[in-house]
Amino acid sequence: MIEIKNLSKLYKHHKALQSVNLEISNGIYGLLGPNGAGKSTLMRIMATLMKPTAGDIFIDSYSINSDPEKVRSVIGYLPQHFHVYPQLTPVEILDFVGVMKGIHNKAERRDQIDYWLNEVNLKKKAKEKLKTLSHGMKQRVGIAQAFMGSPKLVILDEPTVGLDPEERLRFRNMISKEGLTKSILLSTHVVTDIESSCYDIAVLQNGKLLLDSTIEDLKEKACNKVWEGMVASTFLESFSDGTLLSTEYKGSHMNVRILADEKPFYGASLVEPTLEDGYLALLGGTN
Ligand SMILES: Nc1ncnc2c1ncn2[C@@H]1O[C@H](COP(=O)(O)OP(=O)(O)OP(=O)(O)O)[C@@H](O)[C@H]1O
Repeated sequence: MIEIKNLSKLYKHHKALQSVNLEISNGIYGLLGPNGAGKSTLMRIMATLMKPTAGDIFIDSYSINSDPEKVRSVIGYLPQHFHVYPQLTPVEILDFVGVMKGIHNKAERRDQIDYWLNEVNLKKKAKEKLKTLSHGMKQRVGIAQAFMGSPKLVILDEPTVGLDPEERLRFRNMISKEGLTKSILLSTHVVTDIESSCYDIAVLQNGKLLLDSTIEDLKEKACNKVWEGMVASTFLESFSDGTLLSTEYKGSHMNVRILADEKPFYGASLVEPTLEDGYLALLGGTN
């Protein structure tokens, strides 16, 4: 169980986090929010890389303020930008992380390295220098290292950035399995990543917790607000009352989906909202 209590962070005069309270239990917890909402700040504080201005976080009952070393022993962390020594290979990086996580038995470290390289589909690149790997492959090394040492909480800051569709799917399946035995906090801009793997979600905006609920509740925010129908392709020239969610051109006409409180055009019908619709509705349109 992770408890975030009255957490605030001030960067000079900017309030990056404002009295955030949140409880996270086992499973996958999604963290959503627009650019600059405070997601990475919250994750860096959880990973004990930065002190909060006020408040505390308890991870497995250890305080990030008074017991940072104990906290570090029970967490894994993928930062938003995973930069490591380009001369090292994935095996060397995971071995180093394994030692840091207290896996002193060499055979046990090797088993875990094999397991996680297989999980992120990097066995073929195990002994190649990082500088020769693609961005997506490096990101997968970052994901693997976050799971080394059986952490109780894994903090993943934008883990799917740079992953191709196949690897994104593999990642989702992998964390669905891992979420059965540990807590995983995952921040992303890709709302569909959250939809397929998380049940509980939090939304941050301007450093404040806007929502702490479930996927279904977030979808509900756009209930009776998503409209769809065919319009002339000139429709957008005069469109202003609502948020355009998607367009699909069909000759001189197009099919549009619009987020609006009122019916936006004659012939529009209400449709089932997606999670992304709910998220946009919560943020007040396109934010
Ligand atoms: N070191 C810093 N010094 C000053 N301000 C900072 C610093 N780091 C972040 N900020 C500011 O704090 C706010 C929150 O930043 P943070 O990186 O936590 O947001 P985020 O939700 O992770 O955004 P993104 O989705 O763009 O990565 C932003 O307004 C940012 O400009």
